[in-house]
Amino acid sequence: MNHTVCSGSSTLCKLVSWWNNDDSDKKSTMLLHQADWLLWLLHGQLGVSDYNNALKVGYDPEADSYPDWLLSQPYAQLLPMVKAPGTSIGHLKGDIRTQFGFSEDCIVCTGTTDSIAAFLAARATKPGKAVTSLGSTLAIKLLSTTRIEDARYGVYSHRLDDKWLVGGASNTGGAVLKENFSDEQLEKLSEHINPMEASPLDYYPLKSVGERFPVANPKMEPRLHPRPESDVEYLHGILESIARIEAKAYMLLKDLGATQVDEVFTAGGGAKNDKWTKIRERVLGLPVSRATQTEAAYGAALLALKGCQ
Ligand SMILES: Nc1ncnc2c1ncn2[C@@H]1O[C@H](COP(=O)(O)OP(=O)(O)O)[C@@H](O)[C@H]1O
Ligand SMILES: O=C(CO)[C@H](O)[C@H](O)COP(=O)(O)O
Repeated sequence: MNHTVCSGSSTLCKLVSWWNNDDSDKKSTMLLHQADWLLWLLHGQLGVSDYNNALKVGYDPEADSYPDWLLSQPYAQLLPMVKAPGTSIGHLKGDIRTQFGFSEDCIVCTGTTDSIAAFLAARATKPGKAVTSLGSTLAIKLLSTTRIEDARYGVYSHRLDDKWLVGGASNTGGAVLKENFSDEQLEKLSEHINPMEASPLDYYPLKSVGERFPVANPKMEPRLHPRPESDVEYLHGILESIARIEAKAYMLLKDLGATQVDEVFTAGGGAKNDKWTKIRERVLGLPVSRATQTEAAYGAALLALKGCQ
């Protein structure tokens, strides 16, 4: 099987593992993604999700239903009802409304995943536009007219209305930087990097063993040696190596048949590093810029606005 749920980190794998290993009474349980749980606290209706969060439990966003093979499983009764992202669920619970001073007509809408929210925040609407989220991990979302799924490389497609957000999430990213440098050091050291010069250091920066995308290999070892004496050179090597992984990821999406990327916007904590942006521009061979809004929360708010209209 070459299905997105085959990844060891998928919601379905976690659900099956819990179903098989947990002895608690399962009659009164319900599967909630983190976002579903948070929204439940606000609207009080159990078991409502959206088709972006539900993708990795096996929901088919194209057919807009759970596939039969999933519905025939013993744990199928735990699966949440699925709506389109940005759909009104109901009114805000009275106690929350009073506590935080919201108006009586305040409604709660279904959400989406963090990196899709970051894509929405960038307001990129044309196929070929992409958003790389450089947070603790590196997540890529490319707007494509074709849907691509390939679990061998950790590639999957989220539905965005009538198009697809093709991509995946690599375990490389800011968490590795954070292990080695403080935010202040990142800023200071980056000032001394010449982004036009390619670093000869060839790393695979991971916080621990295992990679998901652009290759799915739970046994991949981090590679962060040799460490040069100069911290500037070391940081340059890490930033350049992460950029190479990003370039490999976009190349892979092209090879698998996604709409060709023509511009990359950046969200997340790494978006503020202009030197890194320039390194990435050189390595990717594409225009790369900071998204106007780099916070995923802004995209989530846009979705809620859509749900209110
Ligand atoms: N100047 C910088 N250059 C590169 N990365 C940075 C810089 N400042 C912060 N970061 C990285 O940004 C990450 C935090 O970004 P954020 O989007 O808040 O992550 P997340 O929400 O995924 O945890 C940290 O891991 C940190 O290493
Ligand atoms: O690494 C992540 C969180 O730790 C990514 O943000 C996440 O895996 C991406 O998921 P999706 O593509 O479903 O939005």
